[in-house]
Amino acid sequence: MEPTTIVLFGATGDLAKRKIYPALYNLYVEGKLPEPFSLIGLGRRDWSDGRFKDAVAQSLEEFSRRKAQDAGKLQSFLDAFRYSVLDIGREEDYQRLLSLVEKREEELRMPPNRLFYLSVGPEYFEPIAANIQKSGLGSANGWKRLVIEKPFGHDLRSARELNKKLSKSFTEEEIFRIDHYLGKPMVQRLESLQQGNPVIQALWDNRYIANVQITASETVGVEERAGYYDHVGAVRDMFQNHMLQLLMMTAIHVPHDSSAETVRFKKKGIMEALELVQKEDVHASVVRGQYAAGAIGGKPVPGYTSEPGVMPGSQNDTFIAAKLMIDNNLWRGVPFYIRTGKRMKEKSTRIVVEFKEPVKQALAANEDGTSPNLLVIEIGPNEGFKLQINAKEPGRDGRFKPIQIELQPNEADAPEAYENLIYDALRGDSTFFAHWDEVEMSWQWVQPVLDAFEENLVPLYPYEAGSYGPAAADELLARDGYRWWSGDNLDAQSSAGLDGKSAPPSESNTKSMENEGELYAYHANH
Ligand SMILES: NC(=O)C1=CN([C@@H]2O[C@H](COP(=O)(O)OP(=O)(O)OC[C@H]3O[C@@H](n4cnc5c(N)ncnc54)[C@H](OP(=O)(O)O)[C@@H]3O)[C@@H](O)[C@H]2O)C=CC1
Ligand SMILES: O=C1O[C@H](COP(=O)(O)O)[C@@H](O)[C@H](O)[C@H]1O
Repeated sequence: MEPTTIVLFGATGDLAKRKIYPALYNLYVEGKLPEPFSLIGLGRRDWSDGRFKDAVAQSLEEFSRRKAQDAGKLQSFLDAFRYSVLDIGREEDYQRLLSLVEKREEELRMPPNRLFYLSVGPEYFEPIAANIQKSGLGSANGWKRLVIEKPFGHDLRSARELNKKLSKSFTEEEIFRIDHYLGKPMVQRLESLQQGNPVIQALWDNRYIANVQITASETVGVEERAGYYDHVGAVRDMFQNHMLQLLMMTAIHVPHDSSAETVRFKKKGIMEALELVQKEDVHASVVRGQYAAGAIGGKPVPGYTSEPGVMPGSQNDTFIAAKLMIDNNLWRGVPFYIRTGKRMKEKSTRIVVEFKEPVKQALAANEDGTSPNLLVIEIGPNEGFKLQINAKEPGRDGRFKPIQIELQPNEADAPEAYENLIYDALRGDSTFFAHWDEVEMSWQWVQPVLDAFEENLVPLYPYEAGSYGPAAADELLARDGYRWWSGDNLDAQSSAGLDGKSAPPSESNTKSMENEGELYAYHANH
């Protein structure tokens, strides 16, 4: 990896403290930072280098998965940090910044490779990019990269405008748009799941797959972010970016020698084939909801409109479910169901691939008891792959029952999304970043939905906090003969490991499974 200077705008902010410094430290400990590397933190606060280093050390104490126990290591990590006061709109501050960057490059004898990380509000992306160019910071004899946080635009028009402005100072190859879902270890493993397993690759199309379900449910509400969230809703906050990226990553077929360009090309192909919905038809394939009062983990919680900072009578969506169709030879006829929401029953990001059930028709009534074969990809907070198949056990009158096999268990101490993403940006690998084509086409799909919401062409259903969302979202699947797979009907604990041993289910789980009458605990030595 080439020696690099990271110029961090927003160095005094929340994201830097919670995600960026812990990620950098973990990379440092693992020997995955450039040697040498230098970081210049920026903000309006009048901090000294010492005050800045203390804040970084404090953030590691609070947020790093790896506590800084080795004082020597921490000190040498912090040696790379400097701070400069900068007001984004003040041109002279960029000249001071340039002098500091050059001075450090000289001290460390490093080439002027500069990674500008914009951990600031989106209204600042464009002026910063322009000032980097104007000041000469971006025209040194090394490479330059721009890492930007979400949100990338508020709608299709504003996203296009922003991109046009950024492209005056940075080429597409130099822009790294962060979507932290693409940094999640399980999302990064989706490729290798296909590449390493011809069995899965062979099944990955409309001949064998009945539907795909992508869920990101959260138990938290709007928290302290009403000022932002009440203007964006679940559709902009999660659906336009993270959820559509998960759809693309699931639907692409990646060859063995996949490069960033191949992945980008394949993802673009999926978005081009995604059937667009007219504003007037949105109500037929999209469900929007807003949480009402309820209970999370047994504790009562208020409804969305009673949350601090939310506009009285707000019609903002805190839940969205949608059915999307990909019109190409591989996926024609396979619905992709997506849902995401706040204040739902479980915190879980999960992809469930439901396979077709030809076996069902061939079974005599006394043999049935089958459930569809499922491939469950747990993205977070648990991680792993599970396969649900049907098996017969002695003593069940010849009936089948579904069992779940854990293919890859939760990995302790897995890197966090930001570690993966910062590492890739430092190496110049853009595979797991959102490229402009994808971002633009995501907004193109979402725009009629935004318009339909704006004009109230889609009902806003209340759902009880602590539930799986409004009943209308269940009906969306029921119309096609399917149902959502969730924590309630997927038993996380009834998995048999590759060694054939099984984890005994907890009593409560066994009970809920018996009640469900569908999924049973698997006892390998039964
Ligand atoms: N926090 C999070 O968990 C997440 C944040 N993001 C995105 O990351 C970005 C940053 O968010 P977050 O850290 O939460 O925001 P904060 O409000 O906590 O921090 C904003 C940062 O911007 C700096 N800043 C603001 N105005 C100026 C200015 N005029 N000149 C110079 N610096 C300025 C502030 O420095 P100072 O006050 O010293 O001037 C501060 O360091 C946003 O785009 C957000 O959407 C994305 C995902 C998650
Ligand atoms: O980008 C965002 O993501 C989080 C959820 O992320 P996760 O990694 O915990 O699944 C969400 O809470 C937030 O509203 C959104 O801005």
